Amino acid sequence: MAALQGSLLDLADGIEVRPLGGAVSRTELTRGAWVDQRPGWVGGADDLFAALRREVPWHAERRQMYDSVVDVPRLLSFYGEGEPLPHEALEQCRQVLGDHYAVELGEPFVTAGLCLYRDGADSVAWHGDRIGRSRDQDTMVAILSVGAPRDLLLRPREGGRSLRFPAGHGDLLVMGGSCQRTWDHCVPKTARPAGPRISIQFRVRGVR
Ligand SMILES: O=C(O)CCC(=O)C(=O)O
Ligand SMILES: [Fe+2]
Repeated sequence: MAALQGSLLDLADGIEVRPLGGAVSRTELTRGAWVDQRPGWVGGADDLFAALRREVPWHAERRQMYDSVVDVPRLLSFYGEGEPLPHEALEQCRQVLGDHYAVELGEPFVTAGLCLYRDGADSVAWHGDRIGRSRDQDTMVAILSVGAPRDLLLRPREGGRSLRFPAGHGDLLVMGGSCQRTWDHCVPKTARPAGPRISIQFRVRGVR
């Protein structure tokens, strides 16, 4: 009951998960990859940002880089299948995404990876989410951004120019089709003063 009470209070914060429906616009990329955008998907996102920043068990990760171990330049937290998400609004987001993409995706979004970019020096390098089935199958990765606006860049793996997709406060970006196999994405560092940004990535089972 305590958990339910908590979630009801959270919903009273003024956070609003708006419908997707006709508000989503798709950009077709090459090789059957695409990106959907729904700016302003979540209203009252200040409160969501504040709650996530405060309540998520953020941790740093270290990674082997050639012959040294370096800090990953962002903080992380991962919610696996069946684990309650850290905010009721995120459960709603996952539900709305699941309903909107049910036919095209054929399975629900189940996991949520959260990243906290503390400032413009935090980033994620070029990569595809290719751990698991996404290595050879089409899938979707749906990203909600809250906090400072940053850009998500995509570029074809076979070479070519990168495309810039703004990821603003409350915005939804969905990478779909062959995107994880045939394109890479990154969030570059920025020299412009940038406040903190939280990214929530919803994925299907067995994709990271
Ligand atoms: O910050 C983002 O929106 C992208 C994060 C990302 O690509 C990842 O964690 O795989
Ligand atoms: Fe990624």
